[in-house]
Order: sequence, then C-alpha cells, then structure tokens
Amino acid sequence: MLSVVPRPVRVRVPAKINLHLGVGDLRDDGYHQLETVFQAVSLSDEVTVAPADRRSITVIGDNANAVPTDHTNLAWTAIDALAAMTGHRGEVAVEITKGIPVAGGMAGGSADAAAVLVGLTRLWRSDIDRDDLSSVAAGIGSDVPFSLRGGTALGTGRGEHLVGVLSRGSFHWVIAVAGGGLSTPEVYRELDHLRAGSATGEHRAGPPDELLQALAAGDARRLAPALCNDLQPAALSLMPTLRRTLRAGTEAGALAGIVSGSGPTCAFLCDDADHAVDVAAELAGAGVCRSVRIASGPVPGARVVPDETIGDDR
Ligand SMILES: C[C@@](CO)(OP(=O)(O)O)[C@H](O)COP(=O)(O)OP(=O)(O)OC[C@H]1O[C@@H](n2ccc(N)nc2=O)[C@H](O)[C@@H]1O
Ligand SMILES: Nc1ncnc2c1ncn2[C@@H]1O[C@H](COP(=O)(O)OP(=O)(O)O)[C@@H](O)[C@H]1O
Repeated sequence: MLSVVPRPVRVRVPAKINLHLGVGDLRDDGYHQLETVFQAVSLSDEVTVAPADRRSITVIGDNANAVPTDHTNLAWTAIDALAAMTGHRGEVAVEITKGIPVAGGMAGGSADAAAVLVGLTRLWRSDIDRDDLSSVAAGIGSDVPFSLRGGTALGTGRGEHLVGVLSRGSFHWVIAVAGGGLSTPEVYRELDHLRAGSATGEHRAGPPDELLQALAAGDARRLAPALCNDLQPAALSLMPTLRRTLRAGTEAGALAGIVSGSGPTCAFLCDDADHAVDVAAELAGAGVCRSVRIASGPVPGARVVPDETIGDDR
C-alpha cells in the first residue's frame, strides 16, 4: 500500500514584552501570583517539525549554542506532552531558528514550545481545540499559553490564565539585547530577597487600569508612563549595568524604557516606526548592549507559515 509521508510544518512564533508585570506573593507551589499585561512583538523564532526515525532538536541562529538540544529544551517537553495526549511516539525532527534573545525575558523557550504544539497538531492532523491546547501549554510553562495566543492579553494566576485586551493600532519598540542572560527563577528569588530586606515597605505595582486605557486608545505617549515591571529592581540588582542601558535608551529619545520580564533585554517605547529607527541608531552607538533590534506589536501568536510565504522577512 502507498503511504504518504507528511510534509514538514513550519511555524512562526513571537517574543513577548510584559507591559505591566505585577508580582504578588510567593504561593505554596513555588510560583508567584501575577497580574501581567503581555504584548506579542515582531521578533520571532521559526520552528519546523518533520517526521523522523528518531527524535532530534537542532538550533540555529542568534546565540544558538546557548540553547540545549536535549530533554531540557522546552520544545522537547512540548513533544512529550502532545505525544502523550494523542498516542503518537514523538519521533520528530525539530529545527529551531532563534530570532528571540536567549534567556532574555522575552519567552523564547516558551515560544518554541508553543510552536511545537501548533506544528505537531498540524503534522499529526490532531483534532485538538485551542482551549485544550492552551491547557497543555500551561502544563509546560507559565508563559506558553500566551506564546500560543499572541496579541495583547491580561495574564493572571502564574501568568497562564489569559483574557484578551483591546489594543488599537501598533506600538513601536527598540529592543536592547544584553550580552548575557538572566535565570527567571533567580530573578524571582532576588525579588523575594529584596522585599524581605526592605525596611520602608516594598513597592508593588497597582492595577493596570491606566495602561489598559492607553492601549485601548492606541496612545504611546499615554502608555509610556504606565509601563511597569515589579521584577525590574531584581534584574537591576543582579545585572547593575542595565541601569546604563535604560538611561541610554531614554537619552536616545525613547518615550520610556523597561526591563522585559525577568530581563536582561530592555524594551524602549517609541512614537512611531521612524522614531524607532532614530532611537535604535543612537542606542547602537552608545555601546550599552550586544545588539539593537526594532519591533512592533501586537502580532499574532504561534502560526503555521503557509508554504508560499516561507523565506519572507521575519
Ligand atoms: C518572568 C516571566 C514574565 O512573563 O517571563 P520571562 O521574563 O522569564 O520570559 C514569567 O513569569 C516566567 O514564566 P516562565 O518562564 O514560563 O516560567 P515557568 O517555567 O513557569 O517557571 C520557572 C520558574 O520561575 C518562577 N516563577 C514563574 C512564574 C511565576 N508566576 N512565578 C514564579 O515564581 C518559579 O521559580 C518557577 O519555577
Ligand atoms: N527552546 C529554547 N530556547 C531558548 N532557551 C531554552 C529553550 N529551551 C530551554 N531553554 C533554556 O531556558 C533558559 C531560558 O531561556 P528563554 O526561554 O529564552 O528565556 P526567558 O525565560 O528569560 O524568557 C535558557 O537559558 C535555556 O537554557
């Protein structure tokens, strides 16, 4: 009998910035209660899944040698999770092209896991609805459901419970990629440590009401002062050079700068695309980061790339 080998499936998946990251108490399960507003931005990874005799992960692109290719890669966890759900053996070849900074606070590993879930659902012709896929995603990591969904969303719980947020138009960002990475658990631990040692009472983000209104209005000038990240002091404590990066971004004319998630990537909000080009050029000359990128958001979450568009700019 003639058997047809399914064609490889290519998925594009975005990075995220936390526009608001309110960190609450440490829970009994070791996670912190969050209130966060995610925005997916146009830095992306591309992940191809293909049938194979045995499982493999290869990683290419920016800083690829810092990414594991064994069971500690979140893409591997995602294969296990979907294979268990569908009864497949999980023998697939995964190729990841990194465009998202590694260990940068932009959810690069989560993005690859989300991309594998979308790619394998297509490759295996599985009939799984988005809600079920989102539950599988949450079991892999707190940020994975947002990488699936994309757009702009409010995340609660440990970040995995999402509701969409109204966001008008596009926002334009300059992204400063740092020379090294920061470990997410270490940054959360540092925050607990700073909070425990604070004699004057710790600062915690309030509700993101003003930020949500600025998003709905599509008003970057109103959004700028509303950006906030409770993890920022912890990231700055572990990597003090980030203060210079943040200062250089605002001196270069950005409306505001913020550490992205657990860092160390910094994101600078600009008025429009032309303004972002100007700020990026100035920041690149300041020598305060490894590389400078331009991005806009919101963009969609993990999506299969139609064959005819493969090779487009990412
Ligand atoms: C900080 C954030 C902000 O969006 O992203 P990054 O900056 O890392 O991309 C997220 O909370 C990271 O989410 P993610 O990277 O998926 O974390 P997980 O794998 O679920 O958890 C890794 C570890 O981070 C800590 N953690 C994570 C989420 C959370 N709400 N509270 C926590 O304390 C815990 O120590 C946990 O063991
Ligand atoms: N597919 C992946 N891409 C990047 N890093 C990964 C991946 N899978 C596992 N990791 C590990 O996760 C760590 C955090 O990476 P990443 O998800 O990019 O950052 P962050 O958690 O700051 O958003 C990396 O140092 C790496 O060891």
